[in-house]
Amino acid sequence: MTIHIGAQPGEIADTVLMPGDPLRAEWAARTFFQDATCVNRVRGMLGYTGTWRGHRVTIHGSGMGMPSLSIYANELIRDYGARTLIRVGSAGGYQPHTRLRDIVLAQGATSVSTPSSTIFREVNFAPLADFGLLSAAYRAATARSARVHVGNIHSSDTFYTERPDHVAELTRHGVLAVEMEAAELYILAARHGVRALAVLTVSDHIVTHEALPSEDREQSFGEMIEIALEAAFT
Ligand SMILES: O=P(O)(O)O[C@H]1O[C@H](CO)[C@@H](O)[C@H]1O
Ligand SMILES: O=c1cc[nH]c(=O)[nH]1
Repeated sequence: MTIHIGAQPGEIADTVLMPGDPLRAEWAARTFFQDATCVNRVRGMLGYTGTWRGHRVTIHGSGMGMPSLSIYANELIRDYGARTLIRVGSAGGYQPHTRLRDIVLAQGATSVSTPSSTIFREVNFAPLADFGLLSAAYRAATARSARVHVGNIHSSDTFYTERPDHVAELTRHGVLAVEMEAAELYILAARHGVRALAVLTVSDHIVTHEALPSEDREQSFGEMIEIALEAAFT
């Protein structure tokens, strides 16, 4: 057990899917895993371990924002030995072609800051996805004819931005969508020599203001979960 995760040693699988929403973790475990067992309830941050097509896998909430994800990812990697971490999250589309329910595979994650900014000082580290996971996820997405985009995303510290100029510049430079965790996940993966990827579903659009309701964000992004599972075990 750690401060934030109540799982016993051995109860977390090598591969961990990480949605921001703990209730998405519960729904996905019940929907896609065989023999799903709840392994964490501390602070309501649900984690489940089960099997998918015979592979042992955990899904564990990260909470919203990089500081929260950093706590869980650090403990999952350092204390429980997780080796593959795949964020399965919602994102706001930036580009005209990133439409609601499209899949975005985050090849890189741009940010203004991350919890690791203080250690990098003047260095602008480029947080990147694991190429093997990224290419496997792309194959899985195209095999099921998903509308999929691969590229740069924005990992933001704010959901309600007061800096529309950031959105404008990032959009102008081809950034696909905004979310709040991937950059720090990729940095932690690099630091600890493990694999990471963010598989996202567009839940709203920053320019058009179209948006899916919270129930859909919790319980309807199954395509993203299956792509993540197929990528992890290919
Ligand atoms: O749907 P999740 O995975 O929580 O991801 C996105 O949704 C939350 C904001 O609503 C942030 O965590 C953002 O990254
Ligand atoms: O961070 C996020 C996630 C989903 N949608 C947004 O607009 N922002």
